[in-house]
Amino acid sequence: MTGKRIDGKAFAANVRGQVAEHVARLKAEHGITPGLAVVLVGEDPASQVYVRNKGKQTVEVGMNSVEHRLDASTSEAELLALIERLNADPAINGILVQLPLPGHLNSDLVINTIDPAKDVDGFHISNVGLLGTGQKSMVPCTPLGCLMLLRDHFGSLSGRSAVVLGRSNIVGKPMFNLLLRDSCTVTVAHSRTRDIEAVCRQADIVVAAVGRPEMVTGDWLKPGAVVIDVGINRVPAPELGEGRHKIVGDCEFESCAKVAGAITPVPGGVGPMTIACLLANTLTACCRENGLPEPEGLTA
Ligand SMILES: NC(=O)C1=CN([C@@H]2O[C@H](COP(=O)(O)OP(=O)(O)OC[C@H]3O[C@@H](n4cnc5c(N)ncnc54)[C@H](OP(=O)(O)O)[C@@H]3O)[C@@H](O)[C@H]2O)C=CC1
Ligand SMILES: Nc1nc(=O)c2c([nH]1)NC[C@@H]1CN(c3ccc(C(=O)N[C@@H](CCC(=O)O)C(=O)O)cc3)C=[N+]21
Repeated sequence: MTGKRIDGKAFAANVRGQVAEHVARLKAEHGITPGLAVVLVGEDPASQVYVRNKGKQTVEVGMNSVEHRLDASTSEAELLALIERLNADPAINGILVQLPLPGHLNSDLVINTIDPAKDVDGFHISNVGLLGTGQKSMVPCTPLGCLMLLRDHFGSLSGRSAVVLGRSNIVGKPMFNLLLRDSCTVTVAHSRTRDIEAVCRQADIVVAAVGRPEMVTGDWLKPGAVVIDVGINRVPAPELGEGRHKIVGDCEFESCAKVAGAITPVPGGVGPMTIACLLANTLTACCRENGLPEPEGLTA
């Protein structure tokens, strides 16, 4: 069986199109333009790709985009003061603090200082708690993007077995919550899981978010399984020339695609969905802030 490629890039373009339509209507009917603030401390290489693509696409959907690039040596007090200013700024509807932060900064404290209503990453403890108890919240962008692709593929996810590889607060845990809410039977595997290949082979749905280049190979999969590859790994690519690099996922695409029913590529899969969902969350936050009806189909 040759797996079907899930085109996250095209799906994300469609989501951004819907966001852009809503933004245009907000402007025309209410004179409101949603604003997103991105805070980047230091120069984490993995974060650069994200920031680059994000700023451009925010403007393309008609939103205001503000970037705060701070030196890696920025003190916690300075960063918290910036967040307080953004919390109080009526032109800002969404605040994203790029992770990971340099080691001297307490990321839990930083994230929990963001106004939960502006927490478009969905990482604030109150949003985490709301999601975990099935209440309305801001839903983390990457897992939300994965969920949209899975719902589009399957229709209903009810009763399907899902394995999430990775248990981070950013991807693995919120992915678990969203799949459980859609009535999947969910297993979360991680670096201490015994015989992870066998665990994986049980699943109708595999979401890989481990940050290990091409760890999952075709023989880990049940034939027909649907694979969502979250991994963004920068690896040397001597075949492209000396000193060149490329981005690969957590799944070995060729071997997985032979066994899977469908699979997302890297790049062009989950990454663009993350950005589209960030824009959707910013729009949702803006509508809630202004007491306007939320766009349909753009949140979980
Ligand atoms: N496409 C996108 O939009 C995004 C992509 N990413 C990418 O997704 C990947 C994961 O990100 P993130 O969740 O933040 O990563 P973290 O490093 O925070 O978490 C990785 C998780 O994978 C587990 N893990 C690591 N090695 C293994 C292994 N050999 N076998 C099984 N489990 C393992 C870890 O287990 P343990 O807890 O036991 O240590 C941990 O739970 C990265 O490649 C990242 O760049 C992240 C965010 C968005
Ligand atoms: N607070 C916070 N929230 C995040 O959501 C967050 C973060 N910090 N830190 C870093 C990770 C990583 N991440 C990516 C998002 C999109 C692409 C992306 O656009 N990828 C494209 C382009 C890749 C390319 O340019 O080659 C693709 O996969 O097709 C990549 C990586 C979000 N993260």
